[in-house]
Amino acid sequence: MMKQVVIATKNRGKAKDFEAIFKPLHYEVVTMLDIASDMEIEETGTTFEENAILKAEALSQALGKLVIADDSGLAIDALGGEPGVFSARYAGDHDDEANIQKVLEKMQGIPDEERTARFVCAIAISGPNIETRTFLGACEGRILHKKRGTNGFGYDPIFYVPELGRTMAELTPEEKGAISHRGNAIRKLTEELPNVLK
Ligand SMILES: O=c1nc[nH]c2c1ncn2[C@H]1C[C@H](O)[C@@H](COP(=O)(O)OP(=O)(O)OP(=O)(O)O)O1
Ligand SMILES: [Mg+2]
Repeated sequence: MMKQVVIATKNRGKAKDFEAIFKPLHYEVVTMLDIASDMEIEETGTTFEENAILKAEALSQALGKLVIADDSGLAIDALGGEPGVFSARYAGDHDDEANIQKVLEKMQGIPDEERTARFVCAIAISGPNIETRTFLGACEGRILHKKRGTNGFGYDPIFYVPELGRTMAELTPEEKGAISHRGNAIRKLTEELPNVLK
């Protein structure tokens, strides 16, 4: 049987990102969409770390298993760090298209050199016999004036990665995982895993 990793998420786009990162490590990704779709975990924290811990601990306690959670979002310098922890709810409830349009509207007239932003990801790991730990990853980029690309999810079509000359939505899942906030946070977690699990 393939080893499984349980992720406390209901976001299909995130699940695909995790699959691109964990498949080469020979792990099958299982999410709340598969095993706990009725469970609602309120994200009441004020930081990505707090919300990641809330999600990891809630699902871990419900299942009695080791669980990883991801709380993430987009921080735009010209908007004082918005949408930040409110990224999923910026223009309402989990509507990627509406969220993108709200960002583009708020950034009308802001010149290219002031459109700097970063994706941030907090990964939390929690389990019956371990102390909960968090790992942060970030990815620097710029907000475009309109969408480019159809891969990925969320704000990917308006997030331009200067080093690659493409938006996140123009990358394959594997290319995204190699440079993304999520990939960077997971790499920190996997480096520390022997210490986390001891
Ligand atoms: O790689 C990414 N590419 C594009 N957009 C992204 C990314 N990573 C986070 N984001 C945006 C999408 C969502 O609007 C918010 C995450 O909110 P967040 O609460 O962590 O996730 P969620 O509610 O969609 O799923 P869940 O809480 O079940 O894991 O930031
Ligand atoms: Mg959420």
